[in-house]
Amino acid sequence: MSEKQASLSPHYLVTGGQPLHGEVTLSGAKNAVTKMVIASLLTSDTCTLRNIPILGDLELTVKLCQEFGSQVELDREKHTLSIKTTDIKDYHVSTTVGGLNRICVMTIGPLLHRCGEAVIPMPGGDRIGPRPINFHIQGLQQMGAHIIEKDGYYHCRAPERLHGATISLPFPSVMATENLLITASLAKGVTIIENAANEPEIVDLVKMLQKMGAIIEFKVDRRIVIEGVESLHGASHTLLSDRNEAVSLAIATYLTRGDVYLRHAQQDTLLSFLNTLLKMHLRFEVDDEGIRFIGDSNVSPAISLETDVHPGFMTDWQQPFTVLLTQSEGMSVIHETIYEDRFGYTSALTRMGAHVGLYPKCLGEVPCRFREQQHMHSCVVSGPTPLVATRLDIPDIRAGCSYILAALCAEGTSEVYGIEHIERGYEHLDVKLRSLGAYIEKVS
Ligand SMILES: CC(=O)N[C@H]1[C@@H](OP(=O)(O)OP(=O)(O)OC[C@H]2O[C@@H](n3ccc(=O)[nH]c3=O)[C@H](O)[C@@H]2O)O[C@H](CO)[C@@H](O)[C@@H]1O
Ligand SMILES: C=C(OP(=O)(O)O)C(=O)O
Repeated sequence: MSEKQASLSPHYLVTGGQPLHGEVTLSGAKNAVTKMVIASLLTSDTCTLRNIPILGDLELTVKLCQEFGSQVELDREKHTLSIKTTDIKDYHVSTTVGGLNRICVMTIGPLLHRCGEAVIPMPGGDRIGPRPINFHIQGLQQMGAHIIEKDGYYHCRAPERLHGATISLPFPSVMATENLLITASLAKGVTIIENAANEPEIVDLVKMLQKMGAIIEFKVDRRIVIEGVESLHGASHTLLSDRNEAVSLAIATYLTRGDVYLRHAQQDTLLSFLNTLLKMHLRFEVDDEGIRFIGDSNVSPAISLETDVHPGFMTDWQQPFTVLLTQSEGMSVIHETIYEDRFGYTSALTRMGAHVGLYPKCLGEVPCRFREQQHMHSCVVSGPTPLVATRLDIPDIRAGCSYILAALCAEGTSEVYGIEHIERGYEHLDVKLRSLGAYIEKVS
């Protein structure tokens, strides 16, 4: 696409310098809602989800389920969704729906349980590293699934009911853990997932599965034990709030020296983020309903941080945090240990005036799979540096949000393109920021 054609596509105009003030209610978690919709495919009863975020990934997941034959009622005003899948009418996932994000990988288990077959395309999603799905495939194979890869599709079959297995994940992958949990809930016998992930969104999914009748226990040492049951039933569940949205809006508040209350921000899901704020002398106040972020501190000191699996500092917070570190005093170091290629967006920050250097060496202590490889997975940021507005082309969801944050504290008006990345994972981010006083306009 030429620059001229691109400039006709929807974009945001963001003018920096306006302090954010007021209150926003957080949406439900993007990273939980899609998996819960998929989990509902395990039963022919109705499942109801409340506090759902209205965003692109949810709309795609709904379409996906409708292709299978689900009846879905989505109330966008009330943020509720009811889904009933009496029968699976089609077990093929089209590339147009399934190839756009990674969610269709999660449908293999439910489809195999309900009709013995599944055909899904290679997953899409953010290009932040190769993101293979080998843990998913190997785990499902251990449970008795026959899976072959052909012409861009995975062809999956379960000649007999899937059975329990002891599955040891090479790394605590979030979606592989969720995929195996969902599948094991209806498998014959006991499944043990070793080295499982335990993110809050996973615990929320387990809460929903338990309401449906699944027997899932978290053990010490990252083990999850699932006793498969014969059938699951309908349930109703209210989603936890989105901690990525919380972090982005909190950082926007600090960057603009504002004062914002985030209703439904949950301290227990944000502990490592809040600890990092304390280390940077940034103020916040927690109460029973949410968290107030107060951007009245002097310039905060530089820090070093490493992304890690939960309960560590989340990789999805790295990008907004990098923008914050461009405004901190001194040299900050970030070691990204989850994705090998998640710093590409920093070149745009450099164009805006940030001082950012990328390095292949592990600049941290967390044992990292990328040691002695050539991945640019460590980053040094020197600040503070004033930022100036520019044209920005969003490469992926969290990078996109960090561009908006950078534009909010830059001098002048930035044009931000590629906003479909934002809209797939944030509910009305522009509207929420505007309600807090930001100058952000969507040009359609
Ligand atoms: C929709 C959703 O919930 N997305 C989140 C989820 O992504 P997602 O679940 O895709 O991320 P994973 O936890 O699976 O990935 C972690 C690491 O494991 C590797 N890996 C994963 C699976 C596999 O089969 N083989 C393999 O090698 C990945 O390439 C990556 O290096 O967790 C990530 C890590 O917290 C977050 O950044 C994403 O926002
Ligand atoms: C990488 C992300 O999303 P996905 O896993 O859906 O690509 C994200 O939410 O930051």
